[in-house]
Amino acid sequence: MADDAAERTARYKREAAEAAVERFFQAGMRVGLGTGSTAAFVVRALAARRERGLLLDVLGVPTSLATEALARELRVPLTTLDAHPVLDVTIDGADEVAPELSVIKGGGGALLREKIVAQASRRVVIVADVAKLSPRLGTHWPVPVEVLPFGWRSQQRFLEALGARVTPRSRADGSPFHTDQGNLVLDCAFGPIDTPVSLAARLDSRAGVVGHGLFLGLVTDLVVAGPSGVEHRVARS
Ligand SMILES: O=C(CO)[C@H](O)[C@H](O)COP(=O)(O)O
Repeated sequence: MADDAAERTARYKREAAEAAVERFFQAGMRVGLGTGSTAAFVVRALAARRERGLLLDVLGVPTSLATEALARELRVPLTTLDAHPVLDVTIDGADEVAPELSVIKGGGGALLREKIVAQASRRVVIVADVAKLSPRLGTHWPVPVEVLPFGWRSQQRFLEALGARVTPRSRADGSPFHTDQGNLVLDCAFGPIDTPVSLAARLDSRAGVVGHGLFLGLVTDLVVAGPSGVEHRVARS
């Protein structure tokens, strides 16, 4: 039963990813490649197109070391933001998607590079299975906050004072999780967030906080898959 649900979720993720690659990746583009299981389907779909002789001149900027490794394994050509500071489009996953297409990201710990790449992109497409949809950010998912190891307990107190239940992220073996930059992640359960813009501003202004998973006003498109098929939604500008 649980396996069935997991298989269904994986199928929706794949369907959303494949539909987005077909719709948004075009010849000659410089594209951001997201992180996570849904974004991995994007890299696989791009590799599959290349095997058919399509999108051969598309160059990707990976948002994590894991995505870089997958792209290299599948022979997807990569570039850097330094070589291409403006990207045509990024396709990435998300943990929670609110109706106005604000999202929480960072379940895979790549939130900082994901935001840097998203902010460098003309178009930001989120691919998701239907279970990621939420009435309000924070309802189902904590906000990951990336902090410097230096003084991190002060950041924990700051985040608790903002109303969060804070869980330092750890690996399966119990050791602390470190991001690709060597930082820590504090998962901050706020519950449904009434004012995400002001919360993001508080987080942005705190020294020692180097990133957070609130992506507000960044996403242009959502491709979501579920039992009734694949749907494309556009953010209101
Ligand atoms: O933000 C992310 C990684 O930092 C992922 O996109 C997010 O966690 C969704 O992951 P998945 O596609 O595996 O459900």
